Amino acid sequence: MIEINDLHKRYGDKTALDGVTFSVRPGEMFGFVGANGAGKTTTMRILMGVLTADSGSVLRDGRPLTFEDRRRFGYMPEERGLYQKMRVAEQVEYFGRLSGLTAGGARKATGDLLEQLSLTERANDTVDALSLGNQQRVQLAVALVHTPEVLVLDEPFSGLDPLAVDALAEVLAARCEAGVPVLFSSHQLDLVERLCHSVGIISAGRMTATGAVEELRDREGRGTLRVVVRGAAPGWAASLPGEVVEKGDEVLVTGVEDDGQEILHLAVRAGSVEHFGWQRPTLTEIFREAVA
Ligand SMILES: Nc1ncnc2c1ncn2[C@@H]1O[C@H](COP(=O)(O)OP(=O)(O)OP(=O)(O)O)[C@@H](O)[C@H]1O
Repeated sequence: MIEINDLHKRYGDKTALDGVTFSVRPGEMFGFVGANGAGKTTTMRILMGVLTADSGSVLRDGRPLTFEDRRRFGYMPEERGLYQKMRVAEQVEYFGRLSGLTAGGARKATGDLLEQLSLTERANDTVDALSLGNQQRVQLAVALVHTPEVLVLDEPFSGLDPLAVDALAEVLAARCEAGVPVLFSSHQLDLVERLCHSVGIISAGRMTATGAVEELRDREGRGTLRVVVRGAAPGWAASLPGEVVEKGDEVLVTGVEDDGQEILHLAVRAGSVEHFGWQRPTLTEIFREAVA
């Protein structure tokens, strides 16, 4: 288990982290989300030992991380770091060797990863001849080549087309199922909702919500009541309790405190009720609420 405890970090007068705490268990995929400048990269850099925190700690299974621990981690930094003139396969193998793989092991792992990330045909191209999305795939291969025990990825999905997103998601899910804790940051909340077991929302250097995606959705109460009434007089919903948004026959009501039966009665009286149901909040809605 990776535990991040009460991290504080200032850059001069600027407070970047103000008590960041969360943990990622083995086999857990953790989505780290927050607005630009919220503190995600700073937290991941401290986790990887690239930056030092002013206070707080990063533990693995209850003890402070060492250089050797981090060597067995897979890290994709925000500032991508590939040798532009080196060929793709050569490069991934090289990083594999740097992380301690044998020549044969690095070659085999590179071949497998290039295959999984649909890069086999580009194996002999230099990196600067690749599109940005393909460079990103190579960067991921570099982070994964030594079969890391922990994965820390700073916006691994940004700039990828939907097929590449799926390929990467599959690779990460397989590592996760093998027991690897996976932490990644992203602004693509639909993706985080789809892939992650849990999320941490950071806002101005503080965690404003952390937990399983489903738990966070439940915590928000019942969510939004969606009612569709055909043939109702316009404005029938104006006096309903809660906040009402009308779009044609569809009415969305938030802030309803009870089970909504009164609203159902009023809808039945107003016209022909085609739909009446609760919509749980999406991660995007939870995010907006958490950073408001
Ligand atoms: N080297 C630095 N010097 C001064 N301020 C910095 C430095 N690095 C980051 N900051 C500031 O610290 C805060 C947190 O930045 P950080 O890069 O961790 O955010 P982030 O959540 O990763 O943002 P983004 O989503 O835009 O990548 C921001 O206000 C940023 O401007």
